Amino acid sequence: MKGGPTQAGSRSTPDRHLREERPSFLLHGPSSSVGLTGTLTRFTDLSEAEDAVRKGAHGNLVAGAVPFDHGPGTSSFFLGRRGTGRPARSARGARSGGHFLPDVGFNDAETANYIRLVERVLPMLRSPESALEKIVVARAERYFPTESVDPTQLYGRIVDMFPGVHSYLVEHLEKPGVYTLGASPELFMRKTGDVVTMTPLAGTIPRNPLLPAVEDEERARAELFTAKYLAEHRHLVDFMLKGLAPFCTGLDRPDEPELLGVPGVWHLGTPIRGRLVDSGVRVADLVSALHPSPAVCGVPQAESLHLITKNESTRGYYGGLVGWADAYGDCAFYMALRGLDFDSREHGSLSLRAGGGVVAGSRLDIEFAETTAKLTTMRLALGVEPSPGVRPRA
Ligand SMILES: C=C(O[C@H]1C=CC=C(C(=O)O)[C@@H]1O)C(=O)O
Repeated sequence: MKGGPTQAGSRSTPDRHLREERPSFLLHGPSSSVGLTGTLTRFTDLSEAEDAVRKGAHGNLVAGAVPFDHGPGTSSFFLGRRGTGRPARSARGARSGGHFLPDVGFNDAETANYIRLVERVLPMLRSPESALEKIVVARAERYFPTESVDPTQLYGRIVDMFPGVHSYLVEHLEKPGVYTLGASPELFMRKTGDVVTMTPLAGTIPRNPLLPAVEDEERARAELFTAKYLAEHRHLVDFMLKGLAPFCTGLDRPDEPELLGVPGVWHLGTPIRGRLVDSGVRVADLVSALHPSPAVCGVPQAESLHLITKNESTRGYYGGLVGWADAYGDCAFYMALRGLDFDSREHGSLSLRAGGGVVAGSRLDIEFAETTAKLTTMRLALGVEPSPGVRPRA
């Protein structure tokens, strides 16, 4: 489906009644809780959705997702009236813990591909002849449940299990019946009036649940505030500051990143605050300037994007953005990470995906363990344990 709005109510498929009861967008966390009510109008471009909400036509909020590799007509946005993103009572039956999926098939055919790509980029990152400085390589694993999955219930479970981050659910416009869900640790951008804030994250180590919390935090601090992780983080902060500069009169950030604990992992994060030259700047223009950032792509952007799109299976909304924009030009977008794609058309298959920034000082086995720790967020949400498959040697 390319361009142009359509009314959600005009869709006619055999399970139309059932699907219309399912929300198309939900976001819930400590600083945003957003859902949509009323008849929804759909847009496959953020800029068209933004124009419509600013004109006040049919609603006061657009919410949806921009994919990792965002060309024209590739986004999924819905215009409606602002509601809450808190899961409905009926979706809170499947509480945290235990097995959400009682029986599940597993496939990690992409692991070998991930290993090949990391092994291919490491010499490039270390060579003075190559311009490549950082690239985020990702891998997917798929689960095939034997019982039907209700995405709204799964969302309710994610919200319950990860209250400290922003849980999300977005229906894909180009593939009705497919949803992206997850628990995002990363604020891509919030705009309130003439102030823009963000906390880009890069540099990760898995938490060690066997250590007392204080000791684990000390260990994380000692490991992450070292040359390799600081370099990986600096690439991202430099990119964001450069991208924001033309839009801002002033930019503030601390000299050093902060240590942030999120489900399963520790990250380096830098809070950035900018004062906008023009508070009416289009959200779509900010997104075009800043996405895909080196949190999900790499440095240089074009070369990394090329390597990723040629060598990985299509990322879709993984590594994209989920969020909302309103009639006043305010917005909040989170990175679509620690998530999965649920495809109700393919007997309810679930594809989890996670990646990590690879730089000259990276090691394959450590990168692999980082992606495993990131995948664990959604494995826990599903209550699944993958069977051992291809693994890199240390
Ligand atoms: C690409 C992912 O995480 C990004 C966000 C935080 C830290 C990252 C890192 O240390 O590599 C990644 O840039 C992912 O979760 O799949």
